[in-house]
Amino acid sequence: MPEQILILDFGSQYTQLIARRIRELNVYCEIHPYTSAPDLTEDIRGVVLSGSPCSVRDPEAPNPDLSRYLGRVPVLGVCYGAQLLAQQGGGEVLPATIREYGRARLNHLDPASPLLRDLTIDSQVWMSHGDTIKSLPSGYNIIAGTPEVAVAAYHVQGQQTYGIQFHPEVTHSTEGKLLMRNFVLDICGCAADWTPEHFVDSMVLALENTIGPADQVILGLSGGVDSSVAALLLHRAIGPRLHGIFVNNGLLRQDEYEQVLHSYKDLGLNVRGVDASTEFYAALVGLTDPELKRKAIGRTFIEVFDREAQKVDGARWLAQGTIYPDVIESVSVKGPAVTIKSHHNVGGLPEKMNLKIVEPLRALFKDEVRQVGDALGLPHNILHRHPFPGPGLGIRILGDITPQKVDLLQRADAIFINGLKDYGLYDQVWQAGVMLLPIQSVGVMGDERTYEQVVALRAVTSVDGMTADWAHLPYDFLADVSNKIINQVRGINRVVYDISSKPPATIEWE
Ligand SMILES: Nc1ncnc2c1ncn2[C@@H]1O[C@H](COP(=O)(O)OP(=O)(O)OP(=O)(O)O)[C@@H](O)[C@H]1O
Ligand SMILES: O=c1[nH]c(=O)c2[nH+]cn([C@@H]3O[C@H](COP(=O)(O)O)[C@@H](O)[C@H]3O)c2[nH]1
Ligand SMILES: NC(=O)CC[C@H](N)C(=O)O
Ligand SMILES: [Mg+2]
Repeated sequence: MPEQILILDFGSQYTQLIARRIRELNVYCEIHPYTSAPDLTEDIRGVVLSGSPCSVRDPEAPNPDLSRYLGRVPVLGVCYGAQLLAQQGGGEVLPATIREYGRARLNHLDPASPLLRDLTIDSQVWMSHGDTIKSLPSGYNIIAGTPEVAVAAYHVQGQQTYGIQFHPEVTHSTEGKLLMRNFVLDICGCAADWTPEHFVDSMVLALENTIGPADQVILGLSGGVDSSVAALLLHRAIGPRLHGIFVNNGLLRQDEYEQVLHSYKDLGLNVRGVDASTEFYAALVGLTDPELKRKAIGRTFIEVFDREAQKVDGARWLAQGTIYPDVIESVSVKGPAVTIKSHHNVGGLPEKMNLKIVEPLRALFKDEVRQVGDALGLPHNILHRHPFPGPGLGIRILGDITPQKVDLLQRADAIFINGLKDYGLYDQVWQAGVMLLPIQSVGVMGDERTYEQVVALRAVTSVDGMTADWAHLPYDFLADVSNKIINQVRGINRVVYDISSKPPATIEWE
């Protein structure tokens, strides 16, 4: 067990950011909902209490017993966390006369406080609260204030317990990182040794110990970052006893099936390619509804995968590329997020096949997965590949799917993606692709009337795909791509560029 900081989540929109800030210090941390707060174990070096949309004045608000932590390990309450500690200790929390959202400046700082070491007077901090701590219990001493908020930070005498009203985890708190560093490294005494290399060594060891010496492991490979990194870790631990399966669903990009298989073989992975295109096309005949298409693709995927997996003798485990945001989403205070689009994965297989699940990336954020992939020698083209949806081109062909339409879209898509690479724009956009629209438009080519398909180019900037803006690509580039598509792809006579942000649009059109 690596040393870690425990984050108790009270439902703040910033809880994940607290984790990000701590991980950036090379310290491992975990988020747990306050409703299932774990007992103190030796590896827990400190606890952070998150903010919350609730008010501590509400009798229904989260109010867990924190005595198992207080005075035993350092505790940092952030916003709601600070208000909660103050109230539980007998202090008073009241609605603020003015609600405070946005920037504030610390005009009073206790220079002797280890939490505030090296912070500067007038430091900008980010506030987001409607309640305020009116009076502190005895033994709770103010260590920072702003012109509006007398109790911007406090320390509990005789303990390493702190409360802060502002949010050090957001980048707008300019010295927030420093404060987190003071807490995590100095006050909690963490070693800052949780690096990608460290992760690889300890995970490989853990996998060796978990997976029996004769056990075979199956892993669906998608060519994406997560499953590829999971494969490399498992390969280090168990070599050829890892059986990768890469399914061609007939909805991949042009030449992708061959290229990805080739990269995997170069990496020494034991991977089997399964071309099931015709099976997928058959399952999709006549389907036009996006969710029905997704379901048909998901179902066929499971059938194919199941069949192939049965061929592996002695299979005991199904490996998955689950990453930390997937885990948080399913256990968060707010519960599993509502389904906007049903994402396909290999879920549902384990019960059916009686396999145990192994998820080596469960604890990592996406950028950490990339760092681990880098440490394991994953080639740049996989490591920095744009995300690509599991149902692939199936949700980029609006309406029903035929092999002819796939071919048309693959050719237009290749021109766009290769263009982005040639112009040095590929790494500047988060995701890009082409949508084949279910309409025809009139054109004129060589004095002749055409009546052909329209495609829309989509390129977005984003951090995590949750929100996105359309990429402001240069006009010259767009002109070049448009020309090439119309001239080279027979059947397309019009190209448009999608300038919608998410929300309210989504990245994919279906
Ligand atoms: N063509 C495929 N062949 C085999 N397995 C696949 C394929 N596509 C997806 N999978 C499996 O289903 C999982 C979910 O796919 P999806 O693309 O939704 O995941 P992801 O989170 O984007 O992960 P990745 O980065 O590995 O693509 C993958 O991690 C992989 O195990
Ligand atoms: O594996 C997947 N199965 C799906 O059904 C699916 N739908 C959308 N996406 C990808 O998710 C991100 C956000 O997409 P949207 O803005 O369209 O919801 C983008 O990266 C999309 O490509 C999917 N991935
Ligand atoms: N960001 C927070 O934690 C806010 C706490 C509480 N809901 C308030 O408004 O004061
Ligand atoms: Mg993927």
